[in-house]
Amino acid sequence: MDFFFSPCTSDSAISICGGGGGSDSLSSHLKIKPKKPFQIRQFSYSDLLSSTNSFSPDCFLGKGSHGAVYKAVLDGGKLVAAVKRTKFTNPSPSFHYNSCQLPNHTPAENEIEILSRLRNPRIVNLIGFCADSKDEKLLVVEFMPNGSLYDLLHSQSRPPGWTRRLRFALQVAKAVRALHTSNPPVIHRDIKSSNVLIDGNFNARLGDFGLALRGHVEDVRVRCTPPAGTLGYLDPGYLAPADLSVKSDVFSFGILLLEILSGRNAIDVHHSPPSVVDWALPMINHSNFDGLCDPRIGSPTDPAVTRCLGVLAAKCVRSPVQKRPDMAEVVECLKAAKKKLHVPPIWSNLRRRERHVENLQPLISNFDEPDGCDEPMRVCRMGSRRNRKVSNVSSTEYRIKTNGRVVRSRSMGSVEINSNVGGNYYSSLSGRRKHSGVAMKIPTMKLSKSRSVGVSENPKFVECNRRAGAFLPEIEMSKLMIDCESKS
Ligand SMILES: Nc1ncnc2c1ncn2[C@@H]1O[C@H](COP(=O)(O)OP(=O)(O)OP(=O)(O)O)[C@@H](O)[C@H]1O
Repeated sequence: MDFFFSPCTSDSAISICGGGGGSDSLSSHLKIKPKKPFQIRQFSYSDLLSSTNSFSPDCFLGKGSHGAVYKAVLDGGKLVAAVKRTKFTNPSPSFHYNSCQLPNHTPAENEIEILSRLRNPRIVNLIGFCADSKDEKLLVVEFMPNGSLYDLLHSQSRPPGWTRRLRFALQVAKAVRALHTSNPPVIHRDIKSSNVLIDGNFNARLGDFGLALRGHVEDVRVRCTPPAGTLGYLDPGYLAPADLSVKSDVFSFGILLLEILSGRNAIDVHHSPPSVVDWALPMINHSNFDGLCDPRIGSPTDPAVTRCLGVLAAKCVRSPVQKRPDMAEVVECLKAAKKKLHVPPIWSNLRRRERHVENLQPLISNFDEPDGCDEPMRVCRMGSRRNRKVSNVSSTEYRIKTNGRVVRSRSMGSVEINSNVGGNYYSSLSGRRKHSGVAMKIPTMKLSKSRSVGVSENPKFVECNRRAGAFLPEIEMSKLMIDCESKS
């Protein structure tokens, strides 16, 4: 297939052509010189075999929905990289066509195509690929030695503190902003904590571009690609190709933000309600921002920080797509919250006593309803989160159902919803993690790889609700604003 590469002077390297304005936009954000080509290397299969010790278990890093990842030591020890290995199961992997008769790339091919046009310090960049492998696709990407954000947030030992959590959130937001502002935009479609990897300097990088789409929403490829994503993070309004926009990523980012705030899985059947959105929105509506915070680390000193993050997350997951903030606004909001985190406690205590949080206004005003809350925000503490039992709040209509059955696995699965001839949708979840346990059988869905819990809905039911306009999580933003005013 055409990877949009053109030959370069070196045998082992290829330069990148195309890229269009995309690299320009990225450059403007990153203040790097525009149009400087970067090189993607071609590795021989034998090189990758020897660098991974023949893909030995010692080099195994993890398994995703589309294959396994191995650590590789290349160039005589000078380059440590990660090799993503995807086996072809389809006899003609490069050329199965979707309804629009476009080549339907495998995730690995798609990742090469997207990443070969991007270079960004906030993403897991492509180093090269293997051109001479027969029945598998091998990608070589930057090695991230500190695991994933999922591992950090959900491991039993030493969960990250607020400074680190906010920094990760901001770094991911910047990565997504860079994707969305490139020309044509890139929509990641699979933003989740397991796709955020931590580099050697403990910076968060967005990885796994297997489902990403590059193009404007009206472009044929975008218009014809069936919905895909990961249950729990997937925008419930994204049910047909035409529903896709950058705001689907904003939704997923909102879920990620709730996960960062609370330390809860996007979906966790050990909690009631299982969905982090269903759990968090009632608390946000009642201004119980302390209740959102991960009990293992408690709340930040300044309650304005939690309030800002909670409101931001709620706005990201709003059902009217156009009312969700764009990623540039998200970045600004997170930057402001991060600054507040570092206000010396004495000032934040004074401020708390004053109870007026005038500086919070710019954080929130960008996302206010049109009739907005122009009054200074007031913050009230809702008591210790540790004493606060999370009750079985009744969830919004957004709750994902499976005709009464909740299905789960230990990890989160990616879902791809493909259109069939009749215009209905069926879904397939594919892949399985290293430690994942429970195989799931859902009507019209098949699950493989997963990271936490998959809860899905019968597509007919979704479609029915969609028509009725009743399936989306509509945060009672007006109530939130009333709360702000009434606590003055
Ligand atoms: N560049 C990398 N450096 C180090 N480890 C990596 C790298 N990429 C992936 N991994 C490890 O391999 C695991 C599998 O990654 P992969 O991207 O294939 O799947 P995933 O993101 O976990 O799931 P999915 O494919 O459903 O998105 C990751 O969880 C991570 O632990």
